This record gives sequence, C-alpha cells and structure tokens, in this order.
Amino acid sequence: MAKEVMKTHDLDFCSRPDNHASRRLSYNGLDLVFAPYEMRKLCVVNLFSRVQQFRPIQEDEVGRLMEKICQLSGDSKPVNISEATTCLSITIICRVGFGKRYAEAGAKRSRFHGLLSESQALLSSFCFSDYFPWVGWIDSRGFTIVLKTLSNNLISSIKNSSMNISIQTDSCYYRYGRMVNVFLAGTETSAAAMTWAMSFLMKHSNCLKTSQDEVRNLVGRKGFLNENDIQSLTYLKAVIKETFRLQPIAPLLVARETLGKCSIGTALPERFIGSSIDYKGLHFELIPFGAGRRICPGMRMGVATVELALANLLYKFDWEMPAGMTEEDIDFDALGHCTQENSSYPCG
Ligand code: HEM
Repeated sequence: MAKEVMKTHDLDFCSRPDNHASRRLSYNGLDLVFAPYEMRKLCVVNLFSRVQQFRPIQEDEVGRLMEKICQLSGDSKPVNISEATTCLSITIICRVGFGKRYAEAGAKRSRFHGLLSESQALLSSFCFSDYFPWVGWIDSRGFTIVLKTLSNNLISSIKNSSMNISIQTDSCYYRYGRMVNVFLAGTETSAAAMTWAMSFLMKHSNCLKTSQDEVRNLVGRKGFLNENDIQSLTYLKAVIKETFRLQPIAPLLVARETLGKCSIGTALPERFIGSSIDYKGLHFELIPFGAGRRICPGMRMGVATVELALANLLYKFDWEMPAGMTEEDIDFDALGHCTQENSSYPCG
C-alpha cells in the first residue's frame, strides 16, 4: 500500500468512498493509514466475531460493573451511566482484542480514556477543524504509547495462534492507525447505545417497568443474566431497536446537518414486537450499523454488550432520576458529554 505523508496543514483526513481505498490521518508528518479491508478482516474474521471468545469476557466485565454500581448505590451515590458504559466498552475491547484489562493498564488508563474522549470530540467537530486547524489534533504520541503496549500483546497472541492474518511490520504507525480506528468505532458507539437506551427508559417509566418486569420474571432469583437468558427478552430487544431508531448512534457521534425538519414518530418499542424488522442491514427502515459491504463488522459484539449490560442493569437495580430532576429534564435533542474532570465513576 502506498504511503505518503500529507502535509497540507497540520490536520488532514482523507476518506474515499471506494471500498478498498485506504483512509489516512496525518498530524505533523505522523502518518496513520487505515485499510478498511484489513481492518474488517481483523475485526470480522479474527477478533470481534468470535462469539465464544468474547462472551465470557463480556459476562465477567458486566458482572464487575454490577459490583461497582452496587458499591455506589450502597453509598447512595449517583451513577454516571455514560462513564460507566464507556469504561465497560473499553475494557471489553481491550480484553477481547489485546488480552489485557483496561483497568490493569495502570497510570496509562486514565490517559487513554482522556485520549479517546478527545479524539471522539474532535471527530464530531471535524468540519469545524477543517476551517480552524489551530484546534489541534489528539495527542497522537500519547495514543501511540498506549496502543503500542496493547498492540504488541495482540501481535504476539496472533503470531502464537492459528489465526490467518498477516501483520505488516513496515510501519508501526500503520498498525496503530488501525487500532485507533477499531477503538473509536467500537467503544463510544456501544457506550452511547447503552446510555441512550437508559435515557429512553428513564424518560418513559412505563417502558422501564415493562422491561424490568420481563427481565425479573424471566430469571427469578438467578442473580445474573447471561447471553442465553437474553435471547428470550423480546421487550428489551424492542427497546434497543427503538433506541437505535430514535437515536442512530453513528450519525449522532459524527456531526451531520439535516436539510429539513423531519418527524420520526412517537417512542414506541411495541412497534417491533411481532415485526420482522431487524438492524442487520436488510431492512432499510432501521440501519444503525449501516448495510452492505461496509456494514459494521462489530455489530454482533456491540449488540451483545448492549443487551447484556442493559438486562443486568434493569434486573439488579431500581432506577430513579437524581435528586431535583424529573423525566421532563431528559433532553433527547442533545447528548451531554462527560469529561475526566467531572467524572465520579471509578473505572476498573
Ligand atoms: C452499538 C454499537 C455500534 C454501532 C451502532 C455501530 C455502528 C457502525 C456504523 C453505522 C458503521 C458505518 C457502516 C457504514 O459505513 O456503512 C460502523 C463501522 C465500523 N464499526 Fe461499528 N458500531 C458499533 C459497534 C462496533 C464495535 C463493538 C466494533 C469493533 C469492535 C465496531 C467496529 C467498526 C469498524 C471497524 C467499522 C468500519 C468498517 C469499515 O469501514 O468497513 N463497531 N459501525
């Protein structure tokens, strides 16, 4: 693959619609090249589609999250769902992809979290920075240090396994670029989906009650829902689809402007009960993961994380708005963003 450093200005990004084109991101001569085909192969064939590989990890991490929330609720502290779900997504991706717990990355962990937030914020304001290049780019060096450690683990585990993937070692930045892309694509998306779904349920208390009744009646006193239990949760799955319909994650994370006002109907998960409409790219009424050749390669993993976490959050805890707030205060037109400074959720 041809690699050239783009220096038109400090920040440059190139993405062509061609399916096999590379995506290139440069900062001060540091070249990150994303090759969609290889990235898909990394995601789909080798890592994130191996259900048996990520299931126990997801269950373990969701279990740890429940324990953390138990502690917070025992101390009567509010839970920052956005931050808790971001920690959950990052930790699962680190463990599945790199065999390492995000929480065990020590001092680098919080730096890593900050870098992800920064890069996400920057991608969201992408057009703005085209016009104002002085806004700067994510701390690429910081990202490189963390991802170097993580991706070296990944590379040794791939080399020691029977996975059929060729690792290019000619440019370490080339490799890290692909890692950054998978991280950005896989963490904020799943976390945003969980946060929106919880916000939806908090705003619609009748849906919250129906979902909770379904989950609790199904498992009784079992204590924890696993992947097998999830398959029978018809109503919860409908709530997740309705959340995808009302708040399609990817277009909301990357800024878009609509040409006109449009109405998307009332919030009603029941519309999906008994309906064949699914999000797997075959029904264009609902395509939160895209469709066709470029459909999200992390769809199964993303959905599995969202379903498992939500089911257990609803099973284990009774939820209410923080003191002084009502469901009318939940604004579905805007997504609040949590920063490191105001975070209260202890990761790990
Ligand atoms: C609920 C969670 C998620 C949602 C809503 C979501 C949504 C999307 C969407 C809409 C796209 C663009 C598809 C297109 O271009 O037509 C995409 C691409 C992508 N997603 Fe996801 N995603 C999620 C989770 C994940 C996870 C967990 C991973 C990886 C572990 C992942 C990895 C990727 C990658 C690598 C791409 C780029 C694929 C390409 O360019 O060919 N996603 N995702």
